[in-house]
Amino acid sequence: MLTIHHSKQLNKEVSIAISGSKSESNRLLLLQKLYSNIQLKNISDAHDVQVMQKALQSKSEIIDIHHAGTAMRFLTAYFAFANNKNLVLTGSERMQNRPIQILVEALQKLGAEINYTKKEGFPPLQISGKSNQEDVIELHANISSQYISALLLIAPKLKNGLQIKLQGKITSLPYLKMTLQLLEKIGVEFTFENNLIVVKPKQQIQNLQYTIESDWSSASYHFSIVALAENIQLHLKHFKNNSLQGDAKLIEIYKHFGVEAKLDKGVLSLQKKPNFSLPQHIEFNLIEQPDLAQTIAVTCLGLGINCSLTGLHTLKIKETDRLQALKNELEKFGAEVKIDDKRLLLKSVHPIAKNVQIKTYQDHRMAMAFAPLATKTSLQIEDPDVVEKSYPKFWEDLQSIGFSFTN
Ligand SMILES: O=C(O)C1=C[C@@H](OP(=O)(O)O)[C@@H](O)[C@H](O)C1
Ligand SMILES: C=C(OP(=O)(O)O)C(=O)O
Repeated sequence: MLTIHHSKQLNKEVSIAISGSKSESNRLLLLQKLYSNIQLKNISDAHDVQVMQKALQSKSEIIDIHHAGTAMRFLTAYFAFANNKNLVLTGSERMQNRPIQILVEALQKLGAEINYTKKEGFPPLQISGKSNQEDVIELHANISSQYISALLLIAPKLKNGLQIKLQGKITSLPYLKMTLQLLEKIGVEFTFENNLIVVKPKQQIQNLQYTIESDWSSASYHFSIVALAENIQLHLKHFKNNSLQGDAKLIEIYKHFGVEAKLDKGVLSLQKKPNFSLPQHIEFNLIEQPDLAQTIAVTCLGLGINCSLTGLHTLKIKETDRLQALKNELEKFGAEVKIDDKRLLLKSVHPIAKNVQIKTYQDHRMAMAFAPLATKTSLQIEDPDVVEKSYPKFWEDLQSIGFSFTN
């Protein structure tokens, strides 16, 4: 349990180096395994990326990827067509309840040999590496974009490349585009028109040195701090114009909360506009930025703004049922929250309750999203180590901003 004290006096100006994007890192590590002549800088220090790195080097017959959903999906595709590999890919109890059938069926259609060792449709998976027999598949795109990215990443190494017909509304589209943009950077040719993606095969690539941009989802907690604090300026290092990360939309979103963001020479500077008048109610469709839902809901609570967040149908199959977890914890502060399977309606309250104890449900984003409320009141976070999944230095960075804690 970590108590974060009510931190009224934060440092006025602080520079922070968040490490590389978890999503970019996991994609590029897989591409590096497939092509070897890729050199990476600013790789994420997230636990989810460390497990990906370890798994790609592992000679073991059982690989445990813990809570890392992206790694689970990408590695399933990788091992399916890694010849002579025979292994079980497993994960935490939660991972064993995060669906993977859509991806497994697509891989089986291509010729993979994958069996469920426990529950049909969920990890653990018994995978026997094979060569692919087919190269055309259809796939439901509205559950997780990670299934599509997993297939796209291995596509150029398949005999004839891959043709994917996407069915339904594509969810988390920027992550799919990120995958395609990274394939483009290594010289893979593809087309993406009318829900049909065609990737050409490519056996070798030219040497590539690539610096991974810092993680925008991690940056979201700093946007929230700036929105909630009295008067503070944060400088976040190693960000890029023309980001590949959909969560760069934060710049637009947080304008509504009076946060001004400037990106100059790789440094993202955040500051609050003086005398900004806040809206009473705000609406966002987060179908393209699912990982920002928790941050935004808590910012709204802290600012006393009512909000309606939509496009959230994927939240219940992430690290926890994030819609239910948000409702449970936001209501502890006195707010009223309504949820259905894709929406959250928050009726804020002022002042918010003191000394609330936040449950984290083994979800890093629950801990990090609620922490900025310490600008308003003291609160307690259960199991603070969950942040390791994506942002191990989170508490250290908060300390450098001036937050104080008791264990
Ligand atoms: O491809 C990726 O790197 C990710 C895709 C998103 O998942 P879904 O496509 O399942 O929404 C996102 O929530 C996750 O944190 C990372
Ligand atoms: C959903 C997330 O990760 P993953 O799906 O990779 O476990 C996340 O980081 O918020």
